[in-house]
Amino acid sequence: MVLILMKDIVRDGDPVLRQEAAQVSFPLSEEDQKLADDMMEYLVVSQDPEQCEKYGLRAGVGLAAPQVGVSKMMAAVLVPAPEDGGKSPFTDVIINPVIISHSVQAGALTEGEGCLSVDKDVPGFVPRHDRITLRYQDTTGETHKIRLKHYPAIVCQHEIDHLHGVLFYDHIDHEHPFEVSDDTVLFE
Ligand SMILES: O=CN(O)CCNC(=O)c1cccc(Cl)c1Cl
Ligand code: NI
Repeated sequence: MVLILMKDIVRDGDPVLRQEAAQVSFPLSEEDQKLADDMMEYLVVSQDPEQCEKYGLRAGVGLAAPQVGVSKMMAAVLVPAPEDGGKSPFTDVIINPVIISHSVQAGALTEGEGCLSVDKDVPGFVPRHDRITLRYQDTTGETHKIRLKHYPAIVCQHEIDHLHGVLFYDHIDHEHPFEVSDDTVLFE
């Protein structure tokens, strides 16, 4: 049962989306554990076309706590498995995430990005690091250090941006929205 609905999503203009979120302490409070579960549940439900329609959701591959009005360093990520089967490239709730290193090479999605907190479409490439080394804690408090590339790396950067008050369109060059440096990896 999805507990976060579109009415609960904070929209651009609300200051909470432009704040630096607070570090999360462990062990998680019951409230923080429930928030983590509810954010992941939103992603699962939103990626099921029937349930998505039933609850009037916008599909998402990530959701950050500030988007539901909670200024804490926590985000759920559920990168869908490729159509040709296989498992999700990355699924976890990332807490107190830090990008500890990254490629010089940039990457961007050819279709641009969208955000539940931004109601209007903002066309343009969103240049990000194509590959990152991410350190984060999961809901048990265990620390992970993982390397991500391409789509999972892009999604995590979109979510980590939310924790620092950054929205995807901040990265779009509005004079030349579809120009990126020639060594930028563009991908579906
Ligand atoms: O912060 C999370 N959202 O706003 C959920 C809705 N947006 C997406 O799922 C989404 C769509 C396209 C590219 C990226 Cl990177 C992302 Cl994240
Ligand atoms: Ni977003």
